[in-house]
Amino acid sequence: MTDSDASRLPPELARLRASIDNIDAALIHLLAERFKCTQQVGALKAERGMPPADPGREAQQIARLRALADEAGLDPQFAEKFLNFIVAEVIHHHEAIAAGDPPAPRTGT
Ligand SMILES: C=C(O[C@@H]1C=C(C(=O)O)C=C[C@H]1O)C(=O)O
Repeated sequence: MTDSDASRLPPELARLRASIDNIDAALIHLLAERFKCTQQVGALKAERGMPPADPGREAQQIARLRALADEAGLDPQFAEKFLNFIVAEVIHHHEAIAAGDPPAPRTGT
């Protein structure tokens, strides 16, 4: 059985899914903006010969986001895992930029 036919859904479930879709869209836009910033950071670091990763900065971010998550009712361990997942991708980009092989710029629509 599938419940993908929206017209058959209980209205409360349809309403909640509409909000989830809006939140997911916001997350994608926020991530796109974050990666635009981190690409510029990667270029600045490469120009100055700085290492791609900054573990001290990451430790500060983790502490801050764990506290924010706790206040917001989100599992701090999940917040840390989520940040680490994003930062690992950023560092991968920074390594590529430093090696002269940056990720292809994405123009958006
Ligand atoms: C963006 C930076 O580079 C790396 C990525 C980070 C991030 O995505 O927040 C944080 C620290 C660095 O390991 C930075 O140094 O600010």
